[in-house]
Amino acid sequence: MSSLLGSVLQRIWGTIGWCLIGLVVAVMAYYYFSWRNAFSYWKDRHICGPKPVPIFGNVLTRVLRSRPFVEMEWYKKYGKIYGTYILAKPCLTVADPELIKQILVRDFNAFRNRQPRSGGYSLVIKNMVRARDDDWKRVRAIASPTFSSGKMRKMYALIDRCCEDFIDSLDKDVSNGVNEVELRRLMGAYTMDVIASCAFATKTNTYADPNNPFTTTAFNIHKVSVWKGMLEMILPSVIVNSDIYRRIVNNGIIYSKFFVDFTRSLIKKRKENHEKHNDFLQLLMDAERPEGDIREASDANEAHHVNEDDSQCRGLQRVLEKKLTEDEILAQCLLFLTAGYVTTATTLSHCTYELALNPGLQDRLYEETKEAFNEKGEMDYEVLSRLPFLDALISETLRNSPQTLRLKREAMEDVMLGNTGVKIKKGVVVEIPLYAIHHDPDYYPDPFTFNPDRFMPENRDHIQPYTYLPFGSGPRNCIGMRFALLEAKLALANISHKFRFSRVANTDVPVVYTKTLLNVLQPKRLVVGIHKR
Ligand code: HEM
Repeated sequence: MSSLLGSVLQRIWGTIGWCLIGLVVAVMAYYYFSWRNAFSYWKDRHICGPKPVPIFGNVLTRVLRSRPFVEMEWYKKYGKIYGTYILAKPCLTVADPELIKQILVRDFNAFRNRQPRSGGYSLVIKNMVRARDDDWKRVRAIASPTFSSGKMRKMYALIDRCCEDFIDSLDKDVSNGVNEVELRRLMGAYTMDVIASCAFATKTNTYADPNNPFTTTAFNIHKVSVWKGMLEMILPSVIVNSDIYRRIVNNGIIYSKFFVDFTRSLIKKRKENHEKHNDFLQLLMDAERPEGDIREASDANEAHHVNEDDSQCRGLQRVLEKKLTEDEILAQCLLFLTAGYVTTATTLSHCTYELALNPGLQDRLYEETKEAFNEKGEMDYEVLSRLPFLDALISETLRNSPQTLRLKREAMEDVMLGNTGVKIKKGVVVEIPLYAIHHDPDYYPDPFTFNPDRFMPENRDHIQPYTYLPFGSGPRNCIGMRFALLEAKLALANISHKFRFSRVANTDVPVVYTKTLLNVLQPKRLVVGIHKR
């Protein structure tokens, strides 16, 4: 009897086992054939590009090899138009300046959104980088005056105070024998203090107090796990955006929540006590876009960094609703913290690294800024934003080491790409490989040599439009550009006034970059020597 039962169970198990194996094979075959079909997308359109691998497309290459190297290799091998795949999604790389103008400016409406992304804290879909269509238009139109040169002038004193604290702390350290610094940590402390003061009216003094909870939490937001990020790309958005997934995987969400709760309590306190502060949060709380032009005359000083002219503002016309919800305000404040801190810190670090390798450039900077400080050791906002060598130095840093490697847009309708005969179908993601463009010898002779003279006023006109894109271009360019430039210029002027930097045994030449899923240039470390002048 028991042996009969045993053989029946064995047979049932055998059948279930075979069914399971069959199911697995069928699923694999389904994915194999659907990927094979998906991966013939560019071949069918006679567009070349790197060979994709099942499941990942061309994503793995970007994670497993040094990103700047991959960017240059693809650009040299496949030219100015080539196709790649993000998982199975076709993605067109476009590097020709005229076509870039078409995508970012002329046909902006057809390319008004970035590619949709899943995952992260639920509020982030309301932030300006991720917002789409009319939601983006409204948020951007309301937030734009927050970053005008008039508002920057009002924030100048606040940033100057952070700079003073930073230089004082550094001065103490160098007097006590510190003679070597890791620049990203050093500059990160300054930019954290600036963004905390300007976005949240909160003084962190991060350099002197690195364990303050605001600072440690903000540092943690940026520690994104590559594998969690990859999972978010592969899994369907219904799973990734579910509360259960967020709770289990928690890719930095508790850290974002810390700032959201913090900002919510600030808003409550300000409303209850009728308090007013001079920070981004207040500007967003009060924001109502004034009628007419959203630009001011002195905004033109920095316009060359984004190929800007009046056409850029057209994308924001006819915005009727002029208020933000509380969730939208929270999402923008969190974004300013994340978008504004590492980007500027890394730019400052790359620039100081180049100064350490080029003592002659340090002398030129010192001579220029020396004249610009008044007898109290202060520098006026207008004077600072007009110093030609300082501007050229930062421009060359942003060319040579741009923070963002590629600009991204999603086609919202079918578009013919110039007269190339290439039709970009609705839903295809278009990428502009700005790192590679910035290192094309046709636009920048001897592109890997750091040479600020390329951007001096007498030479700047030789730069072909849409080949210098560190802040993007068009109506969706970097809204924080003027803020970032002000913060960086102020720090460089002050730091070069007091200190000299030099190459030491721990200085990596050339810079070693981390392998990352993120679309950014991330040096492993930037160590230089430091001495008082
Ligand atoms: C050196 C520092 C910075 C660099 C190199 C930089 C670079 C960029 C780039 C390349 C883009 C994409 C532009 C495009 O797609 O055309 C961008 C977008 C953006 N940046 Fe920055 N950024 C910097 C600093 C900042 C700061 C300080 C803030 C805010 C406080 C900020 C806020 C933003 C926002 C909100 C967007 C999205 C704009 C939109 O979609 O309308 N950035 N940035």
